[in-house]
Amino acid sequence: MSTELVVDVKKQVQAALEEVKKKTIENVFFVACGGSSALMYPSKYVIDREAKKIDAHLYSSNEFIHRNHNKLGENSLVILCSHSGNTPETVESAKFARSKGALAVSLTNVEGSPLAQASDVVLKYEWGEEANAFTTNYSVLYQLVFGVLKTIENNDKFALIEESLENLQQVHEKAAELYKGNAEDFGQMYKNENIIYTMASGANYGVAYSFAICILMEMQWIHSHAIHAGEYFHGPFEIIDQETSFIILLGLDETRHLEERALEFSKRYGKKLIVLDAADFDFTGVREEVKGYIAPLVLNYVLRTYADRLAEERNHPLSTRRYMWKVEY
Ligand SMILES: O=P(O)(O)OC[C@H]1O[C@](O)(CO)[C@@H](O)[C@@H]1O
Repeated sequence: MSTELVVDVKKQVQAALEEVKKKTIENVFFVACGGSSALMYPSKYVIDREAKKIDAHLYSSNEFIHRNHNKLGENSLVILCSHSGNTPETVESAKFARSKGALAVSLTNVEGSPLAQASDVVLKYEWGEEANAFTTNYSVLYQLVFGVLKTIENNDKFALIEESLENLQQVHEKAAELYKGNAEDFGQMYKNENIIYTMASGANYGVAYSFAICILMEMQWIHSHAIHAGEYFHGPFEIIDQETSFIILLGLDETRHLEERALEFSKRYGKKLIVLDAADFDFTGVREEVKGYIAPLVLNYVLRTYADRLAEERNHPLSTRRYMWKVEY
């Protein structure tokens, strides 16, 4: 891993934390759209589990502006993300947050982008096959969030998460290798499927959400819906039969029981079940105390290989769009 980039990421995070120190932060708002929003779900889970005082909210950018949360103000930290730095709703959200006196910290892959310009602090993350996991979006966001918890509440997990994230790349690669055959089977067996649901809970729900809305619907034009494993029994389970496909994620956090319960029921009545279980992965280098938080990152990485195999088999590149970047919306 390039030491330069690691140092750079750490410096950027510290610079953001310096700004946080200058304020009295009482709440954190996570604001983004699509995949950049899904990225933030595990971080909200972290704050819900770890924070004693501050609370966390998560909104799609336009809703953030229009809802105009009563608690948004000078004591708010608004964390935004846009990969391109160009999504208008997210850029407007940064401006809106600052107009309310909040501190706007943005993550983006594009330096100097409109989002970067509209924010108080910018964290640039790396992206793509060459990038080490430590320098990518999920990792940078976790460093920021655990850093905020340490700064404001003296939470003691920052060093644990930092060390674990430094070892994340090897965990990713081993997990993808372990599930390589499954990813290939998925591509071949499900290439003609019209509907694929996804399901998870807790820290992993965002991964299921992102696979449903970004990979299946946006990038493959396959019908989907992300179902919360707890909600499964309150409507969606009526749909399960031998013909209906479900991707079911099993993480390692406190809500795993919900995912196991949903899987158990699905096995009784369904057949087309694609299960990714973080308990199968080798987490060497990841500290026990934060494994549940790291699991969604690894599940997300492995699922991306499933997306690649599916796109290949269907001859439908993940970059294909009908409307985005082509027409006004
Ligand atoms: O992260 P950005 O650049 O704001 O882009 C958001 C767009 O990218 C995606 O996350 C993935 O293509 C879309 O869901 C969304 O419209």
